[in-house]
Amino acid sequence: MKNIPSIHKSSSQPQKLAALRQAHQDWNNTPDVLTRLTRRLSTTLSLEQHLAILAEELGAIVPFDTLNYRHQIGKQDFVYTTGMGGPHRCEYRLSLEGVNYGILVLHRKQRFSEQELAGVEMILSAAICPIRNACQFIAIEQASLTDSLTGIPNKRAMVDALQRASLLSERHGEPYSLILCDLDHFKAVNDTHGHVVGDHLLQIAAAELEKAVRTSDSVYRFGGEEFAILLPHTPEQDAKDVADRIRSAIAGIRIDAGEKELNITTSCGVATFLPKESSQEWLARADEALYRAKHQGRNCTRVFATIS
Ligand SMILES: Nc1nc2c(ncn2[C@@H]2O[C@H](COP(=O)(O)OP(=O)(O)OP(=O)(O)O)[C@@H](O)[C@H]2O)c(=O)[nH]1
Repeated sequence: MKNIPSIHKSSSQPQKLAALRQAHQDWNNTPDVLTRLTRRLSTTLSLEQHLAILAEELGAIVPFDTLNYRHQIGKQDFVYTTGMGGPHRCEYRLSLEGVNYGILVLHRKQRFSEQELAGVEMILSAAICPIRNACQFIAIEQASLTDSLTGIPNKRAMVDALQRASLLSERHGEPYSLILCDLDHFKAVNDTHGHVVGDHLLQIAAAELEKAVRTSDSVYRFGGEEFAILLPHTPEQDAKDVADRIRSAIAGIRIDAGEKELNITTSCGVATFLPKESSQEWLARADEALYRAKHQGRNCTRVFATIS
């Protein structure tokens, strides 16, 4: 068994505790800008809040008219701006251990002095680690909402979006439609050509779906060979037309798989949101429509009609 060293009580412990209490009080009430800045930044992982805190603390020392921050995080172009510009500017590339975490630009009417620039750099050097953490948090959040094979949003992202869409549809009375689309006999593709070809086909299908819909529509990988398309401001008949367009786009895919070209069809189920129903009920209706499409011959679209 391992020997665990015992903690010796010593007479200095009350003094250490008193010193700790004092340090904690100082830490809480410190007028020191760097301690206050890092303490405030440590309370959140939101990059937006980091920049708001940074702007406030920085502006109290080096006044500026505009703070502009920009960073590409995965597919997201993150932009944060306060204020209304000015002819003089200083620009900083925020990087840590060779990795870039965005570009920060300050503008104002008066020229920045050398001392002020040195002050800005001191403050930025204290903020860079928390900013790195906030950027990484966004990247991790993005990854958790993205399907790693196809690069499109995954089921978790879809469930969130569906919930938001049902609230918006309810509030504004706008029609929102959902298409579930499932590739036909996909197991046979894997069995005949192998999983690598199956994966390739899924990637091409995802890209074709994104091309077939409007930029305001969203495509999700819902499961193995199943995709979901959320169509804002789209009534039932228009959604059915989109589903048929999607089926044509998928049917047009050609993959060179050795002796002969591989092609595939898809079945689609459509449901338009009904007032008062939950997002799960909406999804279940689209699923039921897809089930009918599968069981009525595949390569077709079925609508769970809102009017009986
Ligand atoms: N290559 C590949 N195959 C997958 C992936 N996810 C699921 N699959 C396969 O997709 C197939 C789905 O098979 P089924 O559910 O029987 O459906 P199907 O063969 O398309 O038949 P129907 O949907 O009834 O037309 C299974 O063989 C899964 O292994 C994936 O990420 N890559």
